[in-house]
Amino acid sequence: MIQLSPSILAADFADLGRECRKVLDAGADMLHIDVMDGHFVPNISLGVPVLASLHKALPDAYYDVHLMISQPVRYAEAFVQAGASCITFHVEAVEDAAGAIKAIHALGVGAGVSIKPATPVEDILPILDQVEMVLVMSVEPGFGGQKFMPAAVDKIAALDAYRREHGLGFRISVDGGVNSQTGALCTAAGADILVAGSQVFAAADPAAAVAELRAL
Ligand SMILES: O=C(CO)[C@@H](O)[C@H](O)COP(=O)(O)O
Ligand SMILES: [Fe+2]
Repeated sequence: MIQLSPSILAADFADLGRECRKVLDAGADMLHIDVMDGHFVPNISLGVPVLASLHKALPDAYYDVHLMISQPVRYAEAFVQAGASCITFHVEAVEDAAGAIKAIHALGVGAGVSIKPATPVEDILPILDQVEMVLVMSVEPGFGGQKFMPAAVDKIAALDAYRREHGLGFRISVDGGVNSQTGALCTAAGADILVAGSQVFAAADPAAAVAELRAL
């Protein structure tokens, strides 16, 4: 079953709780929390206090935290304490990916690994038996509202083939420029989770956008 994880980066931060409740009521499966540090990516978004407030307002939601930061292991615990349900780090940000996964698991949450558009799937093959999720970036991380890069579809297909061949259970998520057209390409290639920011929160009718993407 395809799941939808709306990225709150495109939400109105002055009205965050209400906007998130609206997309969850409309059927969104989780909330995607984009954390940027102005170092790993050239932008700053939000941090621990925002997640903590959101978790307080919506304690039953599943929080899919995407860390686009240079020291993910250092900050993982604070995000888990604030309510993160799973933590995804970038393989490009760490020297010891297996160690990062272990550290995240020790906090009692699922671990995801993300790859930027220039990072080949081959770079993460040795750790795929240790993660719950792979997040394929279909835009350069750092900003919402960018155009989908079709090369992500081949990566999704390669990851799907690999997990079938090796009997692995990690889920494949795709993030960046996802709309009903690009999302359909991704689900056909094997994606299980669609992350969508502007397509959901900038839509005239976010509930309708959620329904359209989930129907894929
Ligand atoms: O991680 C990121 C960007 O770095 C994403 O989660 C974006 O926030 C998705 O936004 P859209 O491309 O769907 O507008
Ligand atoms: Fe993201």
